[in-house]
Amino acid sequence: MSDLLKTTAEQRARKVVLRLEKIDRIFNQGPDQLEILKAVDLEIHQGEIVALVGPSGAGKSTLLQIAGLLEKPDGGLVSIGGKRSTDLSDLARTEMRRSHIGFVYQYHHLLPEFSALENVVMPQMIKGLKRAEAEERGLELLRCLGLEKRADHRPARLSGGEQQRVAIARALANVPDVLFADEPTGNLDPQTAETVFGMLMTLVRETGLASLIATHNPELARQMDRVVTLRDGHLIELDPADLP
Ligand SMILES: Nc1ncnc2c1ncn2[C@@H]1O[C@H](COP(=O)(O)OP(=O)(O)OP(=O)(O)O)[C@@H](O)[C@H]1O
Repeated sequence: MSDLLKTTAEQRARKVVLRLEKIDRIFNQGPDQLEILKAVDLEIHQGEIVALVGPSGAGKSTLLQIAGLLEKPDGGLVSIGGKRSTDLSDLARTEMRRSHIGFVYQYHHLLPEFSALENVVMPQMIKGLKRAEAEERGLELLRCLGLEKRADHRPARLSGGEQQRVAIARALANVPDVLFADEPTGNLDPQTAETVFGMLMTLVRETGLASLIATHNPELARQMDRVVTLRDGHLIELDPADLP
């Protein structure tokens, strides 16, 4: 079998982790109705990292919030691991978000009164894991992100890049199936952004996560497996060679 056919067969064999079907989102802005997402379809397979690019206001954050079950669409379906989240009660959606989804934002949103390690272990303890087990995994994640010596530091004593690395560790603490990131390095200087992004990519690849990562940076988008963009509310697949 040719390499191309083999690759296609392998991709088919990998399961679809995230499926968006005909997602619509409309905002009311004064007398106007803003159709931000129009029948958006997207599938992301296990181990696939997809870049979401597009101009400011195109709807990237809106799409991430809907895919990450933080907001409900006006129409369409979100499925994660084959489960239709739109059929779930609010409680079940929260549970699904906690157990299957990791989210990294542009700002770290760490709790200031807790150490780096405590911030990372908290989601696991909420899920019912014993402290010792949660800390073992938390420390391992911090080690992978080069933060083993910062585990006891509070966020205020960490640099911007370190704070964002803690936020990445926190997002991965519950062993999610899918990771969403909204401009995860957008708040960092270019060099720090490159380092932090490199670490994020390594961890995501090693753990075989499906990921959807919004970025304005074409250099970062090119490092992902596929690139999609939003134009007039429609999701379009882009050839990475067409990125500026
Ligand atoms: N809750 C809301 N109510 C009304 N309009 C909204 C709401 N949330 C977002 N919008 C509008 O929807 C559009 C898309 O916003 P969104 O934040 O998804 O874009 P974006 O592509 O992520 O932009 P950026 O790259 O600047 O973060 C914008 O015009 C925004 O003003």
